[in-house]
This record gives sequence, structure tokens and C-alpha cells, in this order.
Amino acid sequence: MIRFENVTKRYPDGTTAVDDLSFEVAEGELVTLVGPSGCGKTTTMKMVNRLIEPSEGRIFLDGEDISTVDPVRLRRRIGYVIQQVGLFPHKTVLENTATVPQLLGWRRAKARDRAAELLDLVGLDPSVHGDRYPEQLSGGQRQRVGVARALAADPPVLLMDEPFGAVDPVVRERLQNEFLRLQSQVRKTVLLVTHDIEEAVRLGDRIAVYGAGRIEQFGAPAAVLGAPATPYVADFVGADRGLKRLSVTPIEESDLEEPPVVRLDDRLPRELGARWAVVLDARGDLHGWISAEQARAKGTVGEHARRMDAWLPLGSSLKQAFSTMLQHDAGWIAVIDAEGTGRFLGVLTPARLHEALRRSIDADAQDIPRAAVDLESIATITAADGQQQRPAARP
Ligand SMILES: Nc1ncnc2c1ncn2[C@@H]1O[C@H](COP(=O)(O)OP(=O)(O)OP(=O)(O)O)[C@@H](O)[C@H]1O
Repeated sequence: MIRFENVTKRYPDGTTAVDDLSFEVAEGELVTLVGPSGCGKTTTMKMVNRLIEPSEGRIFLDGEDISTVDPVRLRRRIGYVIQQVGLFPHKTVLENTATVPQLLGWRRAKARDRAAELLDLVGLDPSVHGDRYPEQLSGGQRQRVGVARALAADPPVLLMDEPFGAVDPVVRERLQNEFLRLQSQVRKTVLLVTHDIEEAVRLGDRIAVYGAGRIEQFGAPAAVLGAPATPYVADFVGADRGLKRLSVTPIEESDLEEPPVVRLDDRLPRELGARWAVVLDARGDLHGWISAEQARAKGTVGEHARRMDAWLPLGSSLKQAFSTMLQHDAGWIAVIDAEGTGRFLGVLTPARLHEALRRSIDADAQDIPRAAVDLESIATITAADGQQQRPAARP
């Protein structure tokens, strides 16, 4: 959808902001450009809507060389969201959001209907906020209007420059989550600039880590965190990249253990053969759990089962799993189907969580599915000497 081919930008004062850049963003993909201040992220982005012209190389949008397209026509296909939002102070929220459709010649009523629809989509009630002026909104609400306005004419491409930069961390996380939900519905092709590695790995389908004017590594967040390509990237993603990686690594079915299971209507078995068992209803849905001690009582399982609060749907992140364990002081969590209907799939223990993380790092390095990783062949730290060991031969 967007393709950079050997693009270089030199400013008249001799600064090379971007040096021989080549990469591609697929249709419907969200790519984050991340790196320290001054490394060329904004320059990269502004070349896509021709606010800045490259010195060398070519940029293609949908196969078309953008240097041959009239900039005004080009920008109609590209939504643009910036940190300062840039709302018109003398126009209401609804009028601000309807700006682009009206510029495109839509009838006023149609443009306003579309604007109301978009405000709703970004979580603002048009009947409450539509007639307010920007100064009557909170910072987070203004950012949402900025996103709504950029989407109003339904452009296939969205450029976002630090879109959530001007708000506090709590609002920022909420806006990020809302944006991810929105993106799963509208599936725009998005280039998003940020200097925050956490934001980059949270939002990006892939991330481009910038050094000075160059991309040092381009890949899926988990791959970049798991195997930084250069010492610079390792340094930039941080010493706690293992922790960050937890947040982008989903729980998979192969990570789960099959614990002892009893049914709600069963009579208590007296001996569980384990310290606890999971309790399911007749359909196989998660109901709760029961301890070995309770199993020795009389009556049915249903009369003694305890509620299970520590559970997550499949596909939740390992970080959520870890934090759920801590929150409920649980030695394991139950995992149900990804659709959240309640169908029980298995349990995740701390040992399995650790294995899942090690597997996912090795799976990315070898480019194979996680379930195919042979844990025995992964480097381990031995207690005896603290040295990294990797068996010479793989089975
Ligand atoms: N108009 C200009 N003339 C000369 N140099 C410029 C111009 N605009 C940007 N630069 C320089 O180009 C380099 C890249 O700038 P750019 O704005 O693309 O960086 P960035 O990664 O987006 O930084 P930030 O995160 O601080 O916004 C910087 O060294 C900057 O000083």
C-alpha cells in the first residue's frame, strides 16, 4: 500500500534527515516508527503526504508514484493526525469533524451526519459534545476529535504523528486501547510516529526502530523485543524487554496444561489425585475449582466448588496472565476460549508461562511456530555455574 524505495531527504542546510530508506506497509497494516528525537521519523511521515519532498528515491501509494500525483488530490486519500490536534478554535466539535467532507463538496447535512457517526465511533456522544468548542473539551477528548476528523472522509491511509503524546499516561493508555478497537473495525493503513517504545510495541503490527536517519530493525514487536538486530536496538528497547515482550506475546493453546477436572453434578470423588481440580458444568464451561480437602467431604461437587476469578480468554497476553495471577494471588489461571463463551481449554501455571516466553523468543529467532520449539534445545542458565549453555546438537 505504501512503499518507500531508496528514499533520502537532505535539508538545504546539509542535514541528512533520512538516508536511503526502503520499506513497505501492507494494506490495513499499522506500522509504528519509533526512535529518539531527531532521527527522521516525522520527515519520513511528511514525505508520504508531500508536506516534504524527498531528495532521492520514490514513494508509492497503492502502486502509484506519489511525485506524479497532485498533492491536494493525494491528501484527500490520507488522514493526518498530529499531537497538537490543530482543531479550529472557532468551530464546534461537529463542524471540526465535518471539515474534510465539506471541503470535498459533500452536502452539509450528509457531512454532519458522517461527523456525528465518527464522533460516536471514537467514544464521544455527538449530542453531548458535538456543539462544544475545542476549549471546552479535555485533552483526551480533543485527541479523539482529531482522530474522528482524520477519519471523516474515510481515507484509506492514516498518518499519525505522536497522536497520543499530549495527554497523561492513564488517558494515553485508554486512547491507545480505543484506537486499537477502532482500527480493528476500520482497518486503515496506518503509519504512526512515536518516541515511546511501549506505545510502538502496543500499537504496531510491525515496528520500525530508527537510528539516525536509518531503520535499524523492522519487524513484529515480539520479534524486535525477542531478538534485537543490533546493540543499538537492544539498548533502545531497554533492559526490561523481556517484560515488554510479555505484553505482546499471546497465550496459545499449546502453552496450557490439562489439570484434573471434575463436573458440577458429580459426587465428590474423595481422592482427586492432585491438590486441586477444575470444576466444569455439563457443557464443559468453566465453573470454578475445588481443593483436595474439599473433595473429601460428602455431597456433590457443585455444593463445594469455589468461584474461579483468575481466568482469561485464549489470546490474552502473557502479561495479563501474570498480572491476573498476582491480582488473585493464584498459583494458576484458567484459560477459556478466545470468544469468551466460557468453554474451558486448560490452565496456565507460572512454569508454563515462563516456558511460553522462552518458546516464543526461540520461535521468532527460528521463524517457526511456537508449539514446534523444542525447549530442551534452548539456552539455559545452569545454577551450578551461571553460564549460558546451548546443547551442540538439535534433535
Ligand atoms: N526544515 C529543516 N531543515 C533542516 N533540518 C531539519 C528540518 N526539519 C528537520 N530537520 C532535521 O532533520 C532531522 C530529522 O528530523 P525529524 O523531525 O524527522 O525527526 P523526528 O525523529 O521526527 O524527531 P522528533 O521525535 O523530535 O519529532 C533532525 O536532525 C532535524 O533537526
